[in-house]
Amino acid sequence: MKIIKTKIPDVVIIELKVFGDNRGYFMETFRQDIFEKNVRKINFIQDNESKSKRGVLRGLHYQLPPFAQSKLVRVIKGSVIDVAVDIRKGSSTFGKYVAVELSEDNKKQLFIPRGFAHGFLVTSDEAIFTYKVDNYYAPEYDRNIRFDDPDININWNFPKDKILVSEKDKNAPLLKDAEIFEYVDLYEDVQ
Ligand SMILES: Cc1cn([C@H]2C[C@H](O)[C@@H](COP(=O)(O)OP(=O)(O)O[C@H]3O[C@@H](C)C(=O)[C@@H](O)[C@H]3O)O2)c(=O)[nH]c1=O
Repeated sequence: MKIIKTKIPDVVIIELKVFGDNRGYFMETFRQDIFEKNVRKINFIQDNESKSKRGVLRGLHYQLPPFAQSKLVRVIKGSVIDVAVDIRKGSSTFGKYVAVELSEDNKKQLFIPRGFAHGFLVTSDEAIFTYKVDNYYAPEYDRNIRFDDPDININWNFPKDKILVSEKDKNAPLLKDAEIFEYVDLYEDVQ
């Protein structure tokens, strides 16, 4: 497992070690000890999976405290552009984003801390996306921000008229109007 820092220090890429042989391959996809030593103390409690067609964009999503979620995401089929946006008011990287291609071939994982909005766009015919989170789904704390917010200005590198989003995401507020995070310790409860 190799941990690679991005231009937003709290967001990291994890490259997995793949053991290939004549049967196929084996890889460890999460090790709490390595994660805690190299990234942060964490207690993942829910695993999620979604399947989407080419052009589907899910995002930008986040949950407010006390249900803010860290996410450890990867793609098991196909490819996506995955984006994490810093929405911690007062952060030196507020409004900035990291975009990474995650695919079944590169097997990269992205760690998105609490305090970030997250979204991904499917660039293959179909993609299966899987992730761990460290707080349960709490619909009343679930929030979204427009994927095409000009203040964030994400380069999705995909024709806009081919992007498919849910009704909810289509009607999401802009970052400037959204309810966001104070820049406090969002991990106070993690011992
Ligand atoms: C996220 C989630 C959804 N659901 C339900 C609610 C709804 O009926 C259905 C689909 O929900 P959504 O439209 O919110 O699913 P989706 O758009 O895939 O939402 C996800 O998007 C990515 C980008 C994230 O970062 C995730 O945290 C999550 O917000 O699944 C759960 O039961 N548990 C969950 O944890």
